[in-house]
Amino acid sequence: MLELQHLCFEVDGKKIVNDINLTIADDRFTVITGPNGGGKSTLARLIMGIEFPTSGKILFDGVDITNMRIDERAKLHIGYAFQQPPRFKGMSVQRLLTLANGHNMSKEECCEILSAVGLCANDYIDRDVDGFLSGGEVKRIEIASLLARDLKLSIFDEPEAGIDLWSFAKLVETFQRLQEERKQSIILISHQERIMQLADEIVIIENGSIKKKGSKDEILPSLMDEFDSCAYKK
Ligand SMILES: Nc1ncnc2c1ncn2[C@@H]1O[C@H](COP(=O)(O)OP(=O)(O)OP(=O)(O)O)[C@@H](O)[C@H]1O
Repeated sequence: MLELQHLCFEVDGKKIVNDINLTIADDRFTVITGPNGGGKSTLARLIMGIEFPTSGKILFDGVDITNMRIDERAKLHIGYAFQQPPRFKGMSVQRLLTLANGHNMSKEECCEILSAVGLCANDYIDRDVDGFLSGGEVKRIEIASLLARDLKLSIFDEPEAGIDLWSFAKLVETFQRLQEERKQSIILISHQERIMQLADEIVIIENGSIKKKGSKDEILPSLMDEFDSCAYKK
């Protein structure tokens, strides 16, 4: 279980994350959404230990991880797929997946994971994760590297960003499978209705705070009405 208690992150007096209280029970699929610049990615970075809160606490399975380093959190089986993934010149896709998995991964195993993100393994397995991969390709390889790990909590930051329609459909299938298997908790930051449809809980973050949270049935209809009225105003 993940517990965020009065979590705050401030830079130069600006409250980017402001008193967030949130509990994510085991094996739940939580979608975080909200306007651009609302603080979603910052919250994900705080959970992963890329940034540290100004105040408040983060507990994971009852352990206070607030001041733990990113590598220590990774050992607790917490993983994060960046909104804008890093590239690794000189490292092949197969090597990256093997490092993520912790064991030597066969071509067949890599193939299964790559196809879950809509990539044909034969075309990618020997390629480097470098600047020659397109944005959508590197994004899907980043997601595959999380799928290759044995995680208790996976955080995906806008997995749909830069992904074509066909690959997005494949990703939705993969997230649906993860949701149905319920082997781990998933936090997915997304603006996509199809992804929100998979959620056990939707959390809307605006101006650094939780504006609303609840089940998909409680949140989604009013969210869609808001989208419709914004579109109408345009
Ligand atoms: N370390 C930092 N220093 C200064 N400003 C920051 C820092 N981290 C985040 N911000 C600012 O905080 C705000 C929230 O950023 P964040 O990336 O968390 O938003 P978001 O909700 O994920 O947005 P989007 O939907 O556009 O991805 C932005 O205005 C961003 O520029």
